[in-house]
Amino acid sequence: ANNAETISENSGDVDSDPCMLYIAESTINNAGIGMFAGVDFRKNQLIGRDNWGDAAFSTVDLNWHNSLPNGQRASKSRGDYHWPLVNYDWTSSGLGVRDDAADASMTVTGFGAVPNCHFSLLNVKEHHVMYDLAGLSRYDSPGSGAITPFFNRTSTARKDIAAGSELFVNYGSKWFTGRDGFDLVPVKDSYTKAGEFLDNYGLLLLGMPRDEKNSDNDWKYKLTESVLLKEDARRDFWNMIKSFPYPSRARQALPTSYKDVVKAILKGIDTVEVDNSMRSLEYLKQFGKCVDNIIPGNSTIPHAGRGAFATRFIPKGGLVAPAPLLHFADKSTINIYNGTRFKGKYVKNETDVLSKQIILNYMFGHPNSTLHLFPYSHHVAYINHHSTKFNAKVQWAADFSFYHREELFNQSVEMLENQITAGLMLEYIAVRNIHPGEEILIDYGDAWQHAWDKHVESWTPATLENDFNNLTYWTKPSEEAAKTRFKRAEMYNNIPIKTMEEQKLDPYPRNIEFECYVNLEIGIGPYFEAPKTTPFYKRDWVDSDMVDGKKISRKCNITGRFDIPEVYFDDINQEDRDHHPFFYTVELNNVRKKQGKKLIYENHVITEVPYDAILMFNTKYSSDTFLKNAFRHEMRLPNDIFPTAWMNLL
Ligand SMILES: C[S@@+](CC[C@H](N)C(=O)[O-])C[C@H]1O[C@@H](n2cnc3c(N)ncnc32)[C@H](O)[C@@H]1O
Repeated sequence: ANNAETISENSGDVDSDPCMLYIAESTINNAGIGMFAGVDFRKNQLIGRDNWGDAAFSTVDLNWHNSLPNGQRASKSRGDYHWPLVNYDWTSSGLGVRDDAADASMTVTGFGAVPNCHFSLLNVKEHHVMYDLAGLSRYDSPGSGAITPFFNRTSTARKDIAAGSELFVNYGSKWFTGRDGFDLVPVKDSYTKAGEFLDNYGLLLLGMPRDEKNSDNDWKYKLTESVLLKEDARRDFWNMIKSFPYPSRARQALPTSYKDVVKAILKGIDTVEVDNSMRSLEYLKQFGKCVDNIIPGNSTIPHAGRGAFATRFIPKGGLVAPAPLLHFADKSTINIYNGTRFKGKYVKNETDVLSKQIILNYMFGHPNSTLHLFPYSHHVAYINHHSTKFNAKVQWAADFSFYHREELFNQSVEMLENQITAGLMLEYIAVRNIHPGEEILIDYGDAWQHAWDKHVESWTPATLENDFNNLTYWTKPSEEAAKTRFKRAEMYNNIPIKTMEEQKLDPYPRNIEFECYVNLEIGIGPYFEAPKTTPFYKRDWVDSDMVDGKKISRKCNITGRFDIPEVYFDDINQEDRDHHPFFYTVELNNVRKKQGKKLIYENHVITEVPYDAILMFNTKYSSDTFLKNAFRHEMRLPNDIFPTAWMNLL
């Protein structure tokens, strides 16, 4: 290393290899932590390193597993039970995956959980997650089903982002309008209204006609002094508008200070907000925490799946990664219960716990407490265990008191349950010098090691006869797929899909289902009368119709496969053709449609269907995380840092 370089105390970065991402206090008031760019990012550039993105977790049938004692299904959004991730939920379809249970929701770490949302400043675009088992097969690995298969959710810049900018992702307006306590958060529409208001108000306050905004002429000199309010009257007037006692989202979108309102009138609200959402690199270095010291990769530890690796030299005692936490007071919320049929209903059997939600394996706990802590920042979820060769440990965060509230150490678990927002933070710290490329390992504790050893000893592989194969076996995402952004992993697989005819001789495992993106609307006129027999349509493929802005896929059968005809060579690039040189014919039978109040059915044959319009899925409840013998155990938070006030199981 260059001796002239200084290692910044708080972040581990060096001048020639600056930290790309920080967490620090958000520039939005009372919004807790935010994420900040440590370097410039160009539009469409990956935010972070050219590597796998964030890990994600599917949580299944939570409302059912937390049914009320009378058998009534509970609701997490209504608050029937306390689920700390309720404000961190993503829908599976938004992440490009299909629900693997009747009722599933997804949690995404890093960009899916840390950045705030600010509708006039959205600068980060998030992409789909990928599904891959990291080579842990149910036929030979005791680690199968013990790790989340959802990973590599990447994020790119929506526009050029300058170093120091706070990063904002889109939660969707519904996130704010559908929740109590967010009545004042401006949504997209609020900024349009606020902008219109400022156009009119600008004229009144500054005497400046709307269309001369942004002109180079100095507006001041266009005013006739006698027409205008005096400077301090203008200020008072603005303060009056801002303190008007009836809150609204649009008014909240207006700048706070008089100085900013003048700037907003002249240059637009966005400019004011962008300026106010920057922090200096000196500030970030001093008060922020670098989240770019680790990246995910395949673990060096057998059966562990993926792991986290150092991107740069981290000196002994230096920060590996910060880990803001969500606290789960009642660990029974993550139980997965068996059920029985009772009076036509499927009810949970309170005494028969089959398994736990997969997210348990990513939480910290303590044997004397029901409290569990889930670290939700970038890539810390990927950190694996070694009882002797660990090179890092966790400790409570230092110098982050605006977020990490040590007074919570004195609260009981019951009190913590009522603290809805996150407010605790751990740090992973190097216990020796760590070199670039080394896997980061911590000690999950004796209880974990013991449970794992017992699990390995008693684990038996699934057998082919009694079991289905696994989806990833059939879709084999290539090396290339892992590196490719914005495309499903399966796209780069060139195994031909078997037709129905071929499947008769050589069937797919019974847990595999096909869906197709096809358009069934184009080219069909309305029926004047519901047809007596099922109408049949045959046409060439057109990409899926959209429902609520999303492509929809429908169940389909693959009936034919043929080489991509030459006429398409201009549309499909050589590389994609080399990977998968086939087109398909698919059939959709008894597609249900509504005609007025009547239900009608249609049959469709679609030809020239490209490979990427065909999706292969595991049927619900058949992926590895549902295996009965999948390992579940929390990581242990060390005794010496676990507050005694939290020990409610002593
Ligand atoms: C916090 S996660 C670590 C990231 C995980 N390896 C992944 O791919 O997502 C904890 C889980 O990783 C696996 N794991 C971690 N350390 C391990 C080890 N030393 N041996 C086997 N499995 C390990 C276990 O499945 C454990 O429940």
